Amino acid sequence: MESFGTRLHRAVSERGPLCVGIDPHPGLLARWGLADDLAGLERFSRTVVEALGDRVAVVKPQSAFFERFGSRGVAILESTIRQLRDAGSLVLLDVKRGDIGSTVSAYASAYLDPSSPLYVDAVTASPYLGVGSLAPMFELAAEHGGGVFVLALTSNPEGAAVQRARTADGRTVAQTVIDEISQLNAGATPLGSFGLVVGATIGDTGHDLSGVGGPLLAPGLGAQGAGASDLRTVFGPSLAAVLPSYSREVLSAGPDAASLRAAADRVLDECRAVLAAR
Ligand SMILES: O=c1ccn([C@@H]2O[C@H](COP(=O)(O)O)[C@@H](O)[C@H]2O)c(=O)[nH]1
Repeated sequence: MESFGTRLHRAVSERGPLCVGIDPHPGLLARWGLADDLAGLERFSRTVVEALGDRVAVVKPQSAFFERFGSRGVAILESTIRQLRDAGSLVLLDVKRGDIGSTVSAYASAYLDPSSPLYVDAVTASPYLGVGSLAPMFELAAEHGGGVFVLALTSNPEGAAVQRARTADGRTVAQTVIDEISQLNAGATPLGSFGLVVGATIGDTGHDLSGVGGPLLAPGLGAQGAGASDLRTVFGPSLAAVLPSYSREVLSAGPDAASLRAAADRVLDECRAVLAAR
């Protein structure tokens, strides 16, 4: 299996730098005229897959919105993942897992082992039990061509208190995460398989992202207030590695498939204009 970094690089070259989230918020289900139940969840997810799965580079289901319906919601997540794969987009499951290493092994099996029903191309992971505790995910991802996006500087205002705290050597906690992920990507071409999550809302990061060598997922665009032009301020010389991510901004254009596609095309054009001008 080719590495995730190679597959992501190709998907972005062919389809453009865009990740769209599937976040079936109760309010969005209502706005789409759907009930806040399993049938509504299934219809919402299928509509997004049919509208965008064959044109967007990466689709990012938000696991929480499926988990809130229990096992039958997770079954819909499984079928959504299969449908996305069949449609040709890469699937990034936003599940933000993290634990002691022996438990991370089980999470790695759940999401990054091709024999698992929840197998995806990449997952999000939390490094706040120590980046080293995520090693089983990194190992299984490397073995099976998967990817891991590790939270570094998140889009929510509460994140800064933890992420910008100073460690004993004077670096911020986030910079230690950035540095460890950079090491994992060393020598990978055209792109490493280990990414970081850096919110588009945070302004000048004050952090050195230049050596990451992997993708930089940028949530916070649209509903959280950031616009494509903010990517320049946040990422500066690292813009080439940015994968802009939108959920509500695109999803609120539904349920009409043409309107969803138009919304995705619009934000992609806006991001391309910024990323191309780097
Ligand atoms: O720092 C982060 C990390 C992850 N997210 C997730 O992205 C989407 C954002 O949804 P919008 O509707 O575009 O605001 C959501 O699933 C978050 O859990 C993030 O926002 N910030």
